[in-house]
Amino acid sequence: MSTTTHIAATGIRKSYRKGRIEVPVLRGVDAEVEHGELVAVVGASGSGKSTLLHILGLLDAPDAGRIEVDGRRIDDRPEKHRDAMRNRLFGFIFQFYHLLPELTAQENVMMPGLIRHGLWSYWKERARIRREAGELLERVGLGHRLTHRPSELSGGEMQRAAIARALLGKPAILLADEPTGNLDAASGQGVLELLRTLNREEGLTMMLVTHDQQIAQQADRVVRLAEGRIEEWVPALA
Ligand SMILES: Nc1ncnc2c1ncn2[C@@H]1O[C@H](COP(=O)(O)OP(=O)(O)OP(=O)(O)O)[C@@H](O)[C@H]1O
Repeated sequence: MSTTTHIAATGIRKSYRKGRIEVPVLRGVDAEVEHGELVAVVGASGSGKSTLLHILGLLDAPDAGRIEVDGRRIDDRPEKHRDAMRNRLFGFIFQFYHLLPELTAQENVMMPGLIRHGLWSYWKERARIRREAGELLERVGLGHRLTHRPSELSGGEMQRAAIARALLGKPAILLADEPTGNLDAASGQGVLELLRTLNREEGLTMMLVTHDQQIAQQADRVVRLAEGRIEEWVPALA
């Protein structure tokens, strides 16, 4: 994995407009993730967990505050740079997998290669990218499902394929929004164990949003969002 060590959000503020009313969601949030850490973000529905994750991953811009990676501010770069940094630094995992239904598992995992490289160099690199995608699917336990389409996979398998996709190109940080939220308890625990193994064995840095206390208890550190601010603690099980 990349040698990036530390991501920090400082003084993050974000409001959304509902008609004429401005609704503050984040009211000055400081959050950081150390290299190799697994941090869980919890909080009531609507407390701003996804908003914070999206801001950290440069998918959304804060109204105020800054995002730094290894002490260097990244949120104020021109859009093109931000896009390139997002694609290089972050792997994203979503609750509903967001796999393309017409592509096989392996082709889905190759997709970030197309986004990162652009069509021309993707075309030149595609044999290497295909190999990497196959290895990653093997790594998440789907070596026997390379040519299956999403409709031919279980929920847990789809999320494993989405994890493999997030790992393509060795991102520095994995950002996961309710990665177990659409799965039954056993498949959810299986996905969490896979993430934990990647975190422990490969030092992959991770921040994951979850509703599930059982999942949050297994993180190194928990960040709770309430009323636009955060509190933090280390769970007993970590
Ligand atoms: N694009 C948007 N436009 C307007 N309001 C939004 C937008 N995105 C989020 N919000 C509002 O911001 C608040 C926080 O949303 P967010 O999705 O970050 O919460 P959450 O804690 O992840 O919720 P959940 O656990 O239900 O997914 C909510 O009240 C939501 O309605």
